[in-house]
Amino acid sequence: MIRIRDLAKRFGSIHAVDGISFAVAKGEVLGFLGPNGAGKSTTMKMITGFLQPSAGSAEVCGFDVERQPLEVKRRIGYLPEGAPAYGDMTPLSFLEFCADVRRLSGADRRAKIEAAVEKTTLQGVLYQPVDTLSKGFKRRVGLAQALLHDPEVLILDEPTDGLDPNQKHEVRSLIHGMARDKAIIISTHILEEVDALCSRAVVIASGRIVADGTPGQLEARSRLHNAVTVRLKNPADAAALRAALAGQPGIAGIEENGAEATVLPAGGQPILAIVDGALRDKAIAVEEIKVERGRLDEVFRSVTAKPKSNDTGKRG
Ligand SMILES: Nc1ncnc2c1ncn2[C@@H]1O[C@H](COP(=O)(O)OP(=O)(O)OP(=O)(O)O)[C@@H](O)[C@H]1O
Repeated sequence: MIRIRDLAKRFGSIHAVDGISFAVAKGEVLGFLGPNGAGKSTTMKMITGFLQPSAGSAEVCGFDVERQPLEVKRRIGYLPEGAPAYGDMTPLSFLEFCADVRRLSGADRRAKIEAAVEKTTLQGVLYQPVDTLSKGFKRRVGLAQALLHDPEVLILDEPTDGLDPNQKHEVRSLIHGMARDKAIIISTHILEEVDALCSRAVVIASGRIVADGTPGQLEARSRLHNAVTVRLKNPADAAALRAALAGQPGIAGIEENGAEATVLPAGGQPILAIVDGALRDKAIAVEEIKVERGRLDEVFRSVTAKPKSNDTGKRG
């Protein structure tokens, strides 16, 4: 439903987006990740037709964003970053304005406004000027306008930014509930959101894709994937565990932190049996033992780390 090919955007000498390609199918929630300034918002603006690409193309439901902009806009809901609403309007008058722009009328118009209000829980603030709303409510007004026409494609730029933990949970449930019939891209800095919500994640840095996979595939790239963390009854036993594992094939090392020891695998291979064997062999008492899945934050840091030369990642 969304396909972008070699998409690029230059602002003067800045390569904000530097030739990226991916596709998002119906039923997928794509998490779009990257450090500040990586090019996420610029990419989303090009997919929604708000910015013209310097090169490459974007297609939504088979329509080209540059050549068939109206067909694309009919099928797309877009939540830009910040608070995208007119401050002196109330949420209701703003949604009515958006419904007019979308040429909704009659009973369908009323039903769609009601549904958007209900989904984003705006009932309590419908008649209050947007400028006077809290950041979380402003965000929900933006979300309501993106959902208003029940589009097939949703592009949401940091949809949970500024929301409290309960509201974050509500918005994630809302997105999750809509995911089956839509193609959704969300940009986020919150890695737990990727785990909670996304079927796939694309990570960009300096305008280029540096990782693309399911959350599980990305976690498998972590140096902690398949590591075994052991909480010892007696922290002094860490030395015996280290000695028992030293030089064993499959073991890359051991990191100690108080009563916890994390045994790292060589090449990401499962090592639970080796660690368990060593613990039994040395009769080391254990309070807890767990196999690590890997950590997205660590993978994110490693794939987006800037080279230590004076290359800033922006090429003129
Ligand atoms: N209109 C513009 N004119 C000049 N430079 C711009 C413009 N818009 C974005 N940029 C630059 O393009 C790069 C990418 O910005 P973009 O906002 O897409 O990043 P981002 O990944 O969305 O960042 P954040 O996570 O902080 O929102 C940055 O270096 C930014 O300063």
